[in-house]
Amino acid sequence: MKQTNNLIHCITNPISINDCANLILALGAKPIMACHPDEVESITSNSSALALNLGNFDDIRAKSMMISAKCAKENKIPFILDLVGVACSTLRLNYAKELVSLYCPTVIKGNISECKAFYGMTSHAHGVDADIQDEENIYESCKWLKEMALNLGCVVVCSGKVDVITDGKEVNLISNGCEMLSRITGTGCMLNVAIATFLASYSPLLACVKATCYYEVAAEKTECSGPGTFHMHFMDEIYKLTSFDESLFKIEVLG
Ligand SMILES: Nc1ncnc2c1ncn2[C@@H]1O[C@H](COP(=O)(O)OP(=O)(O)OP(=O)(O)O)[C@@H](O)[C@H]1O
Ligand SMILES: Cc1ncsc1CCO
Repeated sequence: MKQTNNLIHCITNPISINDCANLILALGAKPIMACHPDEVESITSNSSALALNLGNFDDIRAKSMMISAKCAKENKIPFILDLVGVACSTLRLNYAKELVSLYCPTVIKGNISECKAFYGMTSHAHGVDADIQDEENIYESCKWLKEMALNLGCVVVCSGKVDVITDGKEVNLISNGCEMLSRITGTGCMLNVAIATFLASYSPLLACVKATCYYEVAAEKTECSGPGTFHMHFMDEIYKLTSFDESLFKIEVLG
């Protein structure tokens, strides 16, 4: 990723919005976190990519995300939807299904509980994190995630200890990252905007794989003594990411 000045429009939750904006800046692009329904259409239409996120769902963002998704679709602007909370909220699940059926995003992303809930499978999460009961053999997940991507006609990113990324033809299993990523909130939201930033420069599957690998290698390189210092030093590693050797990427590709 080089300094691009690409504008990345994010409609995302207030819990991690500041981290998301800083992450985009550290990647060399420009964030805009606008969410008023009366301005998002013009902002999306002038952006290079759009990141949508259902976390801390509210009426304003529900309206804006629908407007921006329509605008992105009509203008062929790549966009990603993070399914935050669809496993614990019927409201969000129905909203996500409606948005996807009207304007299928370039990429749909969630943790294992969110992906299962979205695909109509039993899911046990009571909050925004994945529930341990929803974990399964990763190769089992690959089968239905691949089918989900093929049926929807988009790329699916299922995050976790091993991330599954598929366009319905090829499946990439990414085993980079570290446990500390699950000890601070919003690391999934930050990955969402990292992918959006890469979508502005690469084709969808490649953008997802590259963004995820670079993001997780940055996490591996982060020196810390706990979640507080991890949070701070992680952003510094993201800033250095152009110097990372791609031989550090741990990718298994399945047909
Ligand atoms: N145990 C782990 N080991 C390695 N990487 C992990 C682990 N748990 C999560 N990650 C990484 O953390 C990032 C966020 O994934 P996660 O599945 O926790 O997202 P999420 O549930 O949407 O997060 P949030 O809701 O907090 O934003 C991904 O890059 C993922 O690969
Ligand atoms: C904790 C939390 N609650 C709603 S969104 C969010 C950030 C992680 O998705």
